[in-house]
Amino acid sequence: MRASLIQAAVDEREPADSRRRRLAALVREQSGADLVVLPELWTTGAFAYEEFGRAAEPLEGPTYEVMAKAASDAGVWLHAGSIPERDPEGPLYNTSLVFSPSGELAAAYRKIHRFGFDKGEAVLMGAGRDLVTVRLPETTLGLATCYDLRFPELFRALADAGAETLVIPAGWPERRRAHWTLLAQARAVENQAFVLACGTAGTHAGVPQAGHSIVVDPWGEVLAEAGPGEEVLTVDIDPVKPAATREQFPALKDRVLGLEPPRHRA
Ligand SMILES: NC(=O)CCC(=O)C(=O)O
Repeated sequence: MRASLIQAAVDEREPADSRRRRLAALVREQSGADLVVLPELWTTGAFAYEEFGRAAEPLEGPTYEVMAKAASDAGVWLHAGSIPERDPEGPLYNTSLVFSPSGELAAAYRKIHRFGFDKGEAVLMGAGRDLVTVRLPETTLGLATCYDLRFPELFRALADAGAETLVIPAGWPERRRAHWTLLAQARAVENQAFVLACGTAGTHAGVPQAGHSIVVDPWGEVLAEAGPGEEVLTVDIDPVKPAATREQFPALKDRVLGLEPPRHRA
């Protein structure tokens, strides 16, 4: 199974519409891949908080239209990264879109863990509540977004729901690049799953981005890693590997759940 991660440069000098066209053309160039992945909030930049309200779009808005067509033109499964979604009946959400090779919407995932503590995304956007998996012919995807990477219980729940390939679009900053690489490997090892983590390049809202998109196999080996700039990272993965790893080294079967809370002596 061939996966291509498009580590797009996101820079506020490029208008969103021209970035949409440019990235749709890059998606079309990946014809022959099985799965193409774009990063988080690439129309604005993940740290361009002031843009979220202005740039928010309905689920079936301009990004949806352009990317549904790009998926069907290329004949690929397309994880189109995430958009600032305007829900007519609720807050904004950081929502990922996945299209089938015929351009149908296969899944939408609203980011569960919002970044920023008491500012930024954490106050500007609502939190998703739903786990999302997507069945492809070769593998089952489990969806998560950027800051979600820090929350292992989400990934374990996705693995329990059948995910064997964890797909994580991100806008991760250079300042915490070491965490990105370490956490991507940890999520792969502990869940015995592939991790496809696609970040952005460039600087947006004054925050230099890490780039270094990464593909990790279920044994924790880094199969491919991008550099800091815009790049398409293409890798062939063997979709039977998660099941084989789980069978040969069945650590997931040794989980002990429902532990007693600590008893404190008076
Ligand atoms: N967009 C994000 O979720 C940023 C996450 C981040 O910077 C971190 O976890 O560190």
